[in-house]
Amino acid sequence: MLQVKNISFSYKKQAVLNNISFNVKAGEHVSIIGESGSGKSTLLKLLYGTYDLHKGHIFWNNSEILGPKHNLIIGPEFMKYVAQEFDLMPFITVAENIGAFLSNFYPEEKQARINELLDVVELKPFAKTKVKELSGGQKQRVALARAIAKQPEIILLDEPFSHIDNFKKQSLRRSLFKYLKEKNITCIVATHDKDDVLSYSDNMIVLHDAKIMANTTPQELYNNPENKLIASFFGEFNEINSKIIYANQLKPVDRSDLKAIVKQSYYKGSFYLIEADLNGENVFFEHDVQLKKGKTVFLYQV
Ligand SMILES: Nc1ncnc2c1ncn2[C@@H]1O[C@H](COP(=O)(O)OP(=O)(O)OP(=O)(O)O)[C@@H](O)[C@H]1O
Repeated sequence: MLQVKNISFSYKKQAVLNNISFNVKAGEHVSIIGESGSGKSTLLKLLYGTYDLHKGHIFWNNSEILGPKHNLIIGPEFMKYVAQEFDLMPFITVAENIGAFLSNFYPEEKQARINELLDVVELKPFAKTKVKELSGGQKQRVALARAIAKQPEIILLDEPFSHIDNFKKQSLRRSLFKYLKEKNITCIVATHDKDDVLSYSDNMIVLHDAKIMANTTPQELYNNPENKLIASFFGEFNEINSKIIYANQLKPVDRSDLKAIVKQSYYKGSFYLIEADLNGENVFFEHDVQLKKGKTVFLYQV
């Protein structure tokens, strides 16, 4: 189990994290979300022992994770961290990068393991390509494969799919998170993307104002968003009579107390997002067809 106990940290005067505590059980997947600058990357770096804590303690089972004052080499053996800037060896191949830290003692096993990892990150066709010739997204996939190569007990991922295109992202996400769950690898992901969270995380931690604003399941946070910051992570929403209502929960009906005038329709593939004026405020709802500007609609929360 990972135990984070009352940790505080700042780069300068202002606290980035102030007295934060949480636990993650072995094999659990946790997402860290929050606005840009809320301290997600800093938290991952502290979990990895990159900096010395100003206050508090971090434990993985019985080992305390300590910063550079106490360790010559940053990062414990049982933990891997994939940063936003991945640090690969450009002049050797993808397969060599992935296998760089694997033992050469059993060459056949090593090759089989490299092949398995190439499958997880869908890079088989690039096995023999030099890393310097890869795109940003391909490099990110090599970094992910290298991080899981020696099967860590816990992995920290900072925006793991940020460089990966939409064609690949969905299948890579499924493949990587499935692999980590199967191997019971604890996973902590800092992300801006709800698709990294909803289907894969056991818990979500929301960072705000140097504190943990929420720490619960994605279902609980989605169904009962306590505030606008949390709702905005999941998509377009409205605040009507002090209640948060997602755009997909609002439908036009024949008559209701919520009379709005259509301003704009945005094509979203399987639906249109309609922007309308409700008593001088913008309101958003989803609809299956485009609506004309100026049309009167009556809205109802489903
Ligand atoms: N090396 C550093 N030196 C000084 N300040 C830093 C350093 N790294 C981050 N900060 C500051 O600490 C705060 C938290 O940054 P951090 O990168 O942890 O946020 P984040 O939530 O990961 O942001 P993003 O979502 O944009 O990646 C920010 O105000 C940032 O400017």
